[in-house]
Amino acid sequence: MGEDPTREGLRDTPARVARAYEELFAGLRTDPDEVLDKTFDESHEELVLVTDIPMYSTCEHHLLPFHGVAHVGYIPNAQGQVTGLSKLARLVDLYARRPQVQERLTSQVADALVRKLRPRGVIVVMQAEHLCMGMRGIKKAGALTTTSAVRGLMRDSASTRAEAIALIKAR
Ligand SMILES: Nc1nc2c(ncn2[C@@H]2O[C@H](COP(=O)(O)OP(=O)(O)OP(=O)(O)O)[C@@H](O)[C@H]2O)c(=O)[nH]1
Ligand SMILES: [Zn+2]
Repeated sequence: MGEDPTREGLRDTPARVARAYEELFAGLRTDPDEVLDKTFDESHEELVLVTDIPMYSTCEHHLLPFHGVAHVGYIPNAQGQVTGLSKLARLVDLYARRPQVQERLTSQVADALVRKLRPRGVIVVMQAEHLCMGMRGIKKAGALTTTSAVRGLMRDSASTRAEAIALIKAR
């Protein structure tokens, strides 16, 4: 950087950064399956969709933020096994608090839901701005990246997927 690391404003910065990283990467030390341990049977067998979950993550290449929103939906299994709505947001947070790429973050959320809820279908859509593309490098501030992960019925049935996407668009 060419800065003087002993000047007052920077002296405590290494410790501050260490504490900040502990928080930003806390998801590495949390078990995703525990988030979804509590489920209940509500006999609801149709779509549950939480949209616009604020999402802050860190790009593993540059350690710069990427941030935006996540939309997470699933179709419960025949027992109508559901989880608390907040758990979907907790799951996004947990995986976002790791060094990430957006594609992996999106799939990890979808796969955790498949593993724990055994749902008939899952859809996860994320839309984010990557600061490594905005404030440096190619400098395209405002460019948005959209990723999706679909599993089960959401992958196999075009009409089910179209319904979920229409609800995401209509929000
Ligand atoms: N696929 C994917 N790429 C990402 C993500 N976050 C950052 N990147 C990209 O990772 C790439 C790393 O490319 P490198 O060529 O190794 O690094 P760089 O020289 O700093 O690349 P530039 O950003 O093009 O200057 C860049 O193209 C970034 O835009 C992500 O979530 N998914
Ligand atoms: Zn990056």
